[in-house]
Amino acid sequence: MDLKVENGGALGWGKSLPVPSVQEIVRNGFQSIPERYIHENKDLPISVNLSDSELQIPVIDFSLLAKGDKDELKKLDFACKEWGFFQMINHGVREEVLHKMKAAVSSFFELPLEGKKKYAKEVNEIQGYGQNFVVSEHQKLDWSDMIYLITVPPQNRNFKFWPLSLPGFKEAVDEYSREIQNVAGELYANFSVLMGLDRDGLERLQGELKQGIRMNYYPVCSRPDLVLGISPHSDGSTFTLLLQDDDVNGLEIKHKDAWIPVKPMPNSLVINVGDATEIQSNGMYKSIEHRAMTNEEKPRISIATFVFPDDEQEIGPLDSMINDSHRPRMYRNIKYVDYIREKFARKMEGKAHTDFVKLQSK
Ligand SMILES: O=C(O)CCC(=O)C(=O)O
Ligand SMILES: [Fe+2]
Repeated sequence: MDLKVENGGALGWGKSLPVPSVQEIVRNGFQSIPERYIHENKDLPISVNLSDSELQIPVIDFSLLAKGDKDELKKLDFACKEWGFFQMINHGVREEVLHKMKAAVSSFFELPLEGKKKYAKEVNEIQGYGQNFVVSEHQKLDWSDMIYLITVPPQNRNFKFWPLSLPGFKEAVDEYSREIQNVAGELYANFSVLMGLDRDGLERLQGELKQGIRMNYYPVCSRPDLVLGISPHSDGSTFTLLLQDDDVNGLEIKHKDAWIPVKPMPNSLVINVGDATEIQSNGMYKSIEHRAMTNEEKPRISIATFVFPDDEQEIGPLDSMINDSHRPRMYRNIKYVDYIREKFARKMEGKAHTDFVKLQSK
């Protein structure tokens, strides 16, 4: 198979070219949006009425799932088949932990540039402050900065990239990471049942989920119509749990060929199916394209927790999800690290990443 990557050949696993901080560009002021950030072919934002409940992602009550409620499990199945995204309420992560996490991320981005640069990504590292997925000097850039940290298992943490001198940061991430992992574990068990296994089936097959947290900062933008906070992409995870500002919109998901804004619900988590689940479910559950928009008035913070299998695990459609007569195998098996390596060698671009493991293109 031809895995051609624009200028990416010279860049190895996790390599991303250094780019300026957008927060700094905004802080210094500018006459017009720099060329590299103007997305000419961006789909126009679709205007949908946010009060239209038809166009809101489903809401799942975690406390019911955790009690083994069959109707809620059916709702989860529907949400993941039809939308690939849902809001999770009553998830059990304490409000105080959510607030502390948001405050910690906010205080990191408030540091002066030199302070943040101490934790800068290195060229061949996916962790740290900067931006990932930049594989060419010509590639359009996103209107955001981020810091990515591996958090679980704890022995995989690389504290070189953690702002340990920032008061409360490590404690906030520790607590948040632990509580969110409990939510992820329960969801994993529910997905396991939905995919025809017992509650522990996925964990037995694939081991415990790993975790990484990507903290995104979207500065304000005087021309939100020209830029993208994050380009359309799907996540490489098993699933992603997103914590976002309660009062700033930004996330949009592709649903039936339209971009639908996801309105934040205070203290809930937005959860989406990742590529690994799409592959394992043999396409039953979709890892949906999503993007982030910016606005003129308020910077936005979002915190995306990715949970994913171990690098050495092979991922592929589960036997229980393949049926030769009506659901033939749609994806080949691939070692997870090879999948992610391929993903990081490309710019974020829609569904290109799952397409490359598809057996037949539709
Ligand atoms: O900021 C958002 O709403 C989306 C973030 C996201 O998609 C990501 O970090 O993968
Ligand atoms: Fe994402």
